[in-house]
Amino acid sequence: MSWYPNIRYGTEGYPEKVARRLRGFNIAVWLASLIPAGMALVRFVDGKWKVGVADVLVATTYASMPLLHRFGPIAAPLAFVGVSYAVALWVTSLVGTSGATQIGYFTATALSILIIGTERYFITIILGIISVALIIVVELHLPRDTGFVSPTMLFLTNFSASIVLNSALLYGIIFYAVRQMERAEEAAERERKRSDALLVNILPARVADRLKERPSTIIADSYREASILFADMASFTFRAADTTPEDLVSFLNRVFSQLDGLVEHHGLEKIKTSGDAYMVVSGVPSGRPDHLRALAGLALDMREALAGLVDGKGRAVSVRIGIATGPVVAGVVGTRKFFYDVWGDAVNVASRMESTGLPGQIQVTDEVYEGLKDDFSFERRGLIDIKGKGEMQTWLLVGRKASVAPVDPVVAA
Ligand SMILES: Nc1ncnc2c1ncn2[C@@H]1O[C@H](COP(=O)(O)OP(=O)(O)OP(=O)(O)O)[C@@H](O)[C@H]1O
Repeated sequence: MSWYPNIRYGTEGYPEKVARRLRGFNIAVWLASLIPAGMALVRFVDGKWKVGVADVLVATTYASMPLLHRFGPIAAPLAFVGVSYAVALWVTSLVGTSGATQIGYFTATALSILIIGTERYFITIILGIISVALIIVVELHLPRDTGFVSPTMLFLTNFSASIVLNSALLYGIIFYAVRQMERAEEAAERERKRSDALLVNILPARVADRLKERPSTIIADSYREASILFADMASFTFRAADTTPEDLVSFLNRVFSQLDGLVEHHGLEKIKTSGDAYMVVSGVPSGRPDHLRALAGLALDMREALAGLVDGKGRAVSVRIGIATGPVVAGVVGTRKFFYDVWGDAVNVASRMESTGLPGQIQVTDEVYEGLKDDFSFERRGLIDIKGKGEMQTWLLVGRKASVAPVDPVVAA
């Protein structure tokens, strides 16, 4: 058995929020029981043993209050307030109003708000009204000094003890309440930062900012010009069938992390991965005049980075890349697992450029070729039948022309 009181007494089985209040209550009543215990000592020394015994009874009643927690979370607090009102009335009638015992009514009301909680505010309002009524009644009907003890004794014991203890209790109650409020604010701030960080991970920073400012807003923007890239690993279905889940996921993770690094380096926006496919957009959500050049630079770097790629079983993995350019619409869809995506004919065509492309090659449309031919070298692929479009002239992006400096991602971004 420990030598100090168990402040959790009677609070087991209550939800943490309630148990915390009841623990505070236990501390408060055990501290409060020291007041009548001390007064009992004074009365015994003064020879007023009957009052001393009554004080001992009051001290014991306060100290036993936690026994009532078994009858519900507000049983003990209500009993405490009731007993305190009765004791304050008894002491005031014994010594007179100069003993300042009636200040305790304020403290009991403040304590009841802390312990009963604001959700039962009706009870605390009633207790507040009873406090005010009792102070007025006591002031009107009880004498200032009954002559029970000498004025000096009254000042030194009742008055001083009442002022000091009630001030200390009120300070403690307000300090505790404000501290709890600050802690809640700090926790809310930490949560906000955490959800902001999550939002920025799944949405472009600018889009995340707009959603944070106006959460109910619909994000749907059209861009007159943008460029889209799709990359896809050839024979992925076949590879997925004969690879363990761990190997497959760690392989995809390795490849996609490498590509993420390149996209970031080029200041572009990854839209998503889907299976083994990887989609990037340029000129969205921040428009940039060199969107096509920047995306071509990324495509070449991706091809270089993935050249010689082997899977977990040491088999060569080749990647098809497709690029198209044109107007797009970008927006956020979904309510819970929401994501940022890009749609439009240029997106469909970019996907087709990838799916009809060649392993290890970057296939682009005629518009892309026209936009880049001065700075990049191409090979004509010829006419390709594109579903939903018919025959299209396509090109294979080979590299940068020797005289052209690569786009500086930092300057361009
Ligand atoms: N936002 C996007 N993200 C990923 N893929 C997209 C997106 N928009 C279009 N695509 C892909 O582009 C391709 C061409 O789109 P399109 O709407 O022309 O095809 P479709 O008529 O739906 O035919 P199918 O889906 O059978 O290939 C589709 O494979 C589609 O999945």
